[in-house]
Amino acid sequence: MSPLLGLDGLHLLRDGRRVLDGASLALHPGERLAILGANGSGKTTLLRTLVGLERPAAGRVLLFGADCRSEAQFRSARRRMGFLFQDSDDQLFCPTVLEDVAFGPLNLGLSDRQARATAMEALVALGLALLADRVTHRLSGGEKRLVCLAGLLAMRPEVLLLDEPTNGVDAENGRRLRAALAAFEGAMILVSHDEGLVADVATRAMELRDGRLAPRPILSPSAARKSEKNGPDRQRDERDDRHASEPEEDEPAHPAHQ
Ligand SMILES: Nc1ncnc2c1ncn2[C@@H]1O[C@H](COP(=O)(O)OP(=O)(O)OP(=O)(O)O)[C@@H](O)[C@H]1O
Repeated sequence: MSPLLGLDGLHLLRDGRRVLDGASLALHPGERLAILGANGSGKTTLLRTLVGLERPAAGRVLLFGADCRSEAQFRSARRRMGFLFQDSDDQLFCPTVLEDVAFGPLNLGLSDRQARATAMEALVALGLALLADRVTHRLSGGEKRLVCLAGLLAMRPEVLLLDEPTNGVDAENGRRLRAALAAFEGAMILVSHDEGLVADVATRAMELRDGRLAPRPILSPSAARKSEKNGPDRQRDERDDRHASEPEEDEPAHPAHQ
């Protein structure tokens, strides 16, 4: 099966430092790929490169079968992807929640009425109907995260790219977010330090280290909960205990339909 999205041998320099140094991945239909890695390892940069917000020095970005190089190519592929930014304030810009969530559907050509109905549906699905008339910039950090996700889901993307979706989200909103991700039928790339979320949602995981991606095991939900209580060293031990054998090396992106 051809991958939906692929990165093939990406190199990207920042201030002379190699942030990406041959990173490759392939995301297939239905997959939920988690990307983990230390702070500053380049996870956000990788997602931004996938949507054309960063241009690599070398390597290829393959989106829905097209080798994307020009802004026009990225723009048309972006309509099929929902990118949750790490900072919600970069994403929210309309005065009220309903207007913000309706903005994407309006942009896709729906009438004002249809767009508002679609937005309300997305808010209801996330348990956020009561926020519809609230002023976006006065929401809490966790509420903003969920509203941003509602805005993406309202556009019915084929792929979600999520950058730290549970940052600042409390337990109740975390449950809503997990339920929404579980109900999402498309593929996703999930960048997260949240082992519990990765255990609940991901079907496969990779670690970004030294600019490259390598396969990495996923903890069982119970081991993830235990590890979160015990810190990173214990997490490493739990991983090693649970997975005697490592998964296969990820295949490089296939340059489909060129
Ligand atoms: N706009 C920028 N200008 C210069 N350097 C940047 C910029 N954005 C990120 N960087 C640097 O690029 C490197 C990769 O950053 P990136 O945000 O992709 O890492 P990350 O893995 O997402 O980190 P975190 O887990 O902390 O979110 C870091 O060294 C960071 O300081």
